[in-house]
Amino acid sequence: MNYQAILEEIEKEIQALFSEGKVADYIPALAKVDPNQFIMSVRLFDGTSFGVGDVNSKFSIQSISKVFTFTLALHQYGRDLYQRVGHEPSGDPFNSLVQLEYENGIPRNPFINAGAIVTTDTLVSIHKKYTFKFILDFIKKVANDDTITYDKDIYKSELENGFKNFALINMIKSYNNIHNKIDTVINTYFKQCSIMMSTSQLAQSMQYIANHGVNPLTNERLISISKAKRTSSLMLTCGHYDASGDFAYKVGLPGKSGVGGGIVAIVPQKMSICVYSPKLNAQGNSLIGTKALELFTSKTGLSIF
Ligand SMILES: NC(=O)CC[C@H](N)C(=O)O
Repeated sequence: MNYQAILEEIEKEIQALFSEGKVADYIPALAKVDPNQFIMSVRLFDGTSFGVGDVNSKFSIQSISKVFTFTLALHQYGRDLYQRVGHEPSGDPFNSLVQLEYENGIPRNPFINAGAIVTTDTLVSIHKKYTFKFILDFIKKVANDDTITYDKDIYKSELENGFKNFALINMIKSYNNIHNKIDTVINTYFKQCSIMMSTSQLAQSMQYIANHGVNPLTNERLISISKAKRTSSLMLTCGHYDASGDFAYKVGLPGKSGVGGGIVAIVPQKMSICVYSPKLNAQGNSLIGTKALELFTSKTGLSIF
């Protein structure tokens, strides 16, 4: 299949959508990006990659980081992790507080903010003040790139404006489901969200999930087959918050979005994909990114269904 030609076709077809959607501005530093961008990368297991737009241009990965922290926590804790965070879709916005109260501080899944904050807390219990370094080192390894780092301005902006996240962590702490100091956990969470990566780096970093837990570049096993399956399943059912059903319906692939405008997706046992376009739909997922992935699976027939 001529993936490059398909990406170029998609790039033309999405142009009409540039007037739609809105860049995230509740984190002011995120609103500084050029809204009319479109970048897409596809990477096969033999390292061949295809792309349109500036595939090396970096953006804030935001909630895509939750895939990495979930991998690390699941690897450490196995199914005990589910005593602290569930694996059901929430059907609520990514930063919603409502379920937490009537579900006793146990977030529905690790891909909404509440669940990701608990996941990060489980890592802080083990790695203490080195937790962010531990997360970043893992990302560098799976992306095969030592230069990856976080953006201090975005981190500061989240710290100064992340009122919902502070509300979430305090609420969860009141149910004793945060075991470490609020500041340590929230600082780590905001830093992981502020990590900057390109579509090319993110596509590489998802290869281990697409390839049953083994990074095909190095042949290193990072998680078991079963845990790679669970990560993919959660990406399919929870990766786009209250639009997860819509994403599965339209795209038909496990995927994870971030409010920075990136979406990663995998075609199990075949390839990984990353798309970036910062204007978001009402549920906080890249509007053009979702459309581009829908076009990709329609044109290639490569969905999991
Ligand atoms: N959906 C997202 O990407 C949200 C992440 C963002 N850092 C927040 O906590 O609000």
